[in-house]
Amino acid sequence: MQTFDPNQISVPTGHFINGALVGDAGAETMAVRRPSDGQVYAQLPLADEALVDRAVEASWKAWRSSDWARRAPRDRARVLRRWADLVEADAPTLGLIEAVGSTRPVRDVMAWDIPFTAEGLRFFAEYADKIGGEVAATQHSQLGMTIAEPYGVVGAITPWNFPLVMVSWKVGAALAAGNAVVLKPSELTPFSSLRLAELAVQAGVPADIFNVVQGYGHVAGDALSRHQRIAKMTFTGSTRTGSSIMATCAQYGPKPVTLELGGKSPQLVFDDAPDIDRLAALIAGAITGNAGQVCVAGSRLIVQRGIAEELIERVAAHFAAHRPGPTWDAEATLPPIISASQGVRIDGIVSRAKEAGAIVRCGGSFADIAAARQGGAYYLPTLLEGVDGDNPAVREEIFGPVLTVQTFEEEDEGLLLAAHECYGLAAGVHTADISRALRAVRKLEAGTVWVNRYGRSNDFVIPTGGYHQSGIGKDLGRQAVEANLRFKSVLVDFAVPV
Ligand SMILES: NC(=O)C1=CN([C@@H]2O[C@H](COP(=O)(O)OP(=O)(O)OC[C@H]3O[C@@H](n4cnc5c(N)ncnc54)[C@H](O)[C@@H]3O)[C@@H](O)[C@H]2O)C=CC1
Ligand SMILES: O=Cc1ccc(S(=O)(=O)O)cc1
Repeated sequence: MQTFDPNQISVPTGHFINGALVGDAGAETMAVRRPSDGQVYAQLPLADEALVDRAVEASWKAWRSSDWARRAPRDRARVLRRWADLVEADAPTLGLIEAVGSTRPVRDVMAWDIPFTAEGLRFFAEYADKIGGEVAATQHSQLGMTIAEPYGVVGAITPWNFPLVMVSWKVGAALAAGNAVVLKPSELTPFSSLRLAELAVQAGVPADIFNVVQGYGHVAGDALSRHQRIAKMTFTGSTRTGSSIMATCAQYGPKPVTLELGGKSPQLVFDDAPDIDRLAALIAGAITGNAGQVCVAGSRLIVQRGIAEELIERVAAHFAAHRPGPTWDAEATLPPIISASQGVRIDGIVSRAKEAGAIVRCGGSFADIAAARQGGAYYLPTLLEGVDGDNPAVREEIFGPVLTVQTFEEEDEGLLLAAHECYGLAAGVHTADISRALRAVRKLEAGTVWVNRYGRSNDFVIPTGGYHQSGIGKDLGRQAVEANLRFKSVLVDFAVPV
C-alpha cells in the first residue's frame, strides 16, 4: 500500500538567503534523485564561491546589526520554541519533503524525525539561558569573571542520513547560543532544510541569521569552511571529509571545529544477557534501522560462545523477515540505500570481505524488487561470519545493513575484540551482571556506551560524539551549547579611584 504519491510532492528549491528562497540564474544545477526509485524529481542550483560569500557576508552583517546575539537568551528561546511548534504543525508538508527525498520511511519521519527535530529545538531553547560565565575567586578589590559570548557566524555541513534531525541539532545549538548560521546540507538531501529555514523565519529568526547554501562539498562546503567570516565549523559525515574540513579550518583560521564522524560500533553480548528475544530484535534493529545508514549503527556483533548460535539464528530470522521497499510503501520495513554508488560501495566491501574469508549467513546481495529495477538500490540485511579483525567488513565503516559476527570465551577477549583500531563512536554492552557492565563501560573507548539497550532516547541532555577518529566535540547536551560559545575573561579593579 502506498502512503503518498511521490510524483505529487513538490519541493522548494534554491538557496535560502535574507529570509527567502533564492535561485541563481545561470548557475550550474544538479539533478536530484529520489533514493527510493532513482528517479530525478528536482533540480538543485549549485553554489559557487561567490554565492557562498554572499550568504556568509549577509549572515555576518545580520549578526552584527540585528539584536539576535544581544537580546535576552530567553527571547531567543521563545523563538526556538515557536519554531519547534511550527515544525510539528507543518509535518504534513515537511514530513513528505523529507520522506520523498531521503531514505527515511514516511512512517518513521512522522513518528521519529519530526518529533526529534522539534524536541531538539526545544531542548536547545531550554539551554539558552542556562549557560553563563562565572565569577572568579579574586582579591576583594577586584571582580574577575568570564562572560559567555557567541562566536558570530557558524558554518554547518550536514549529511544525508537524517537530514532534518542533523540540521536541527547543529543549527539549534548554534542559534540558542546567539550565533548566526550558514548551513550547507548534503546535496543528496537538500530540500527539507529549505522548508525548515522558511519555518525559522516564520517563528521569528531574523532574516540572514539562518541562511542555507546548496551545492557540492568540495566547492560550496569547502568555500564555507575557508571563509574568513566563518568563526567556527560544525560537521557530521565521513572521517575523511571531517579531517579535510579540520585541515582547512586550521589553514584559514585557525578556527574551532565540532566533528561527528564515522564509526564501527560493537555490540558486546555476554552469555547472561537478559531476554534473548528482545536482544535479537535490538541487535538486528541497530543495523537494519535506516538500512544501516546511521553513524552509531551497531555493525559488529561480538558474542560470548555460550549464547552465540542461538542469538545469531534469531538475528538472522529478523534479517530474513525484512521487506525492502520505497519510503512511501506502508508495508516496507527496509528503506533504500541513499544512492546507486553507495550501494555499489557496500557490495564491494562485502565482496572483499568474502575474499578475505567471510561466510555469508544471510543476505550478501542487492534486493531484486520493482523499485530497484526502476533505479533504487536496496541491500539485503547481511550477516557475515568467520571474520577476523583484519577483515574489511570488520575494519571499514560500511554504512549499510551488514553485521559481522565474532565470538569469544573470556571477558577480556571480548573487550579486546570490541576495540577498533581507529573508531570509537558508540558501543552496546549486554549482560545481567552490573559489575561486568560497568567494567566494560570503563574499558570501552567510545563516546557513548549503551547498557542493555542501543540507540538514542529523547534524553537530549545526553550528548553524542566520538572518541579517536570518530570525532571531536559533542552534538546535543550542555556541551553542544558550550561548543557554540567563547568565554571572555574580565577583570575589574574597583579600588582605582575614578
Ligand atoms: N557520521 C555520519 O553520520 C555519516 C557518515 N557518512 C560516511 O561517509 C561515507 C561517504 O558518504 P558521503 O555522503 O560522501 O559523506 P561526506 O562526509 O563526504 O559528506 C557529508 C557532507 O560533507 C560535504 N562535503 C564533502 N566533501 C566536502 C569538503 N571537501 N568540504 C566540505 N564539505 C564537504 C557533503 O557535501 C555533505 O554535505 C558513507 O559511506 C559513510 O561511511 C556519511 C554520512 C553520514
Ligand atoms: O547518524 C546520525 C546519528 C544518529 C543517532 C545518533 S545518537 O543515537 O543520538 O547517538 C547520533 C547520530
